[in-house]
Amino acid sequence: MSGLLMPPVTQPDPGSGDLMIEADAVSKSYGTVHALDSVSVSARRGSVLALLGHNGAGKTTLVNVLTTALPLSSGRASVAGYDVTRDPFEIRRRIGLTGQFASVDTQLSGRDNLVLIARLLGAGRRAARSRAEELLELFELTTVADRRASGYSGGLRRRLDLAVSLVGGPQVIFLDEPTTGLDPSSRLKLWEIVEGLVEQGATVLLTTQYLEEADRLADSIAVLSAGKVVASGTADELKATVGRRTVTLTLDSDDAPARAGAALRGAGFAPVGGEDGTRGLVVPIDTTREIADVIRTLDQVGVEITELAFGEPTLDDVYLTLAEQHARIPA
Ligand SMILES: Nc1ncnc2c1ncn2[C@@H]1O[C@H](COP(=O)(O)OP(=O)(O)OP(=O)(O)O)[C@@H](O)[C@H]1O
Repeated sequence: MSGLLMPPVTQPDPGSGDLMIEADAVSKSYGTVHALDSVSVSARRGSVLALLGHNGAGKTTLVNVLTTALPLSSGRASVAGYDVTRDPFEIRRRIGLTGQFASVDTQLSGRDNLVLIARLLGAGRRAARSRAEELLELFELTTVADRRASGYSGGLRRRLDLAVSLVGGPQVIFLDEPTTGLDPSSRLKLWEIVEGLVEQGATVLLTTQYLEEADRLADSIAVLSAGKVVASGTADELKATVGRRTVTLTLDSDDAPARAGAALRGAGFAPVGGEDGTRGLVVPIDTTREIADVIRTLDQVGVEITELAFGEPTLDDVYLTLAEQHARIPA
């Protein structure tokens, strides 16, 4: 992926420091609909910020405000060190945007799409062709480069769309639900491309409905619901706020869960299960060190463990917990 962001059309603004995306108490209303309600998020250079939320949560509205397509109603936001209200043109020169509605002209070939955008950005004929070639190669689109984009699969079209958004060497890349509707292998390919971009120093804001995507790509996650940030942090921090770790045990006889349960309760644990005749028990724990305490406790009462599994909370658990608190987040 070397050279993907080169040659950059723009250099970072010297005053931008390390924060490439910053929204501070941003609100946006459409009449009586509060699409964004005092949203604050930020992303450092070379990091991925994921906005996670269901349909209508406000993700696209925030992307539109940050990419200067929509004016904010109140608050303050900056991208690459420039204020969205005062310096929209400086921001537009420094960003790439891949939306849910692809910006690809499907009547043109992949190559012509790239050349066209490079020419629109001011490149000469030769430079535009060479930039197109570079991107076609890097996105593995060379073999389909001369086919009309209307004949591309969903995965190819997304890749072309992303390639088009990178023609100008943007410092900040906005990806609005980049993998919605893609098959697993196309999704994986796109994730690898995004990781390559970040390695080269790009800052990425990604909106997604997929927890797995946020978990894999994001350095920090903001969960949006009804226009508000209802949780934020790293994937691990979010998981830690809700989920407890668990040890799931399978025991060697039908009466073992009852004996094991009593012993574990005596040792201060709160095991679940075992009452319905199954040989399984789930024991919530706070630290991995407690796994040893669980095993020791069972050993002392002579209960044999046939299987033991350690479980970390997932982002799904985060979502489920938030769903209980905020009815509009789907579980
Ligand atoms: N132009 C508009 N006029 C009025 N209401 C709007 C407009 N655009 C968005 N909204 C409303 O603002 C809220 C946030 O919408 P937004 O598109 O930002 O959500 P989203 O999280 O991106 O969802 P999706 O994944 O469906 O795009 C929704 O209630 C939506 O109906």
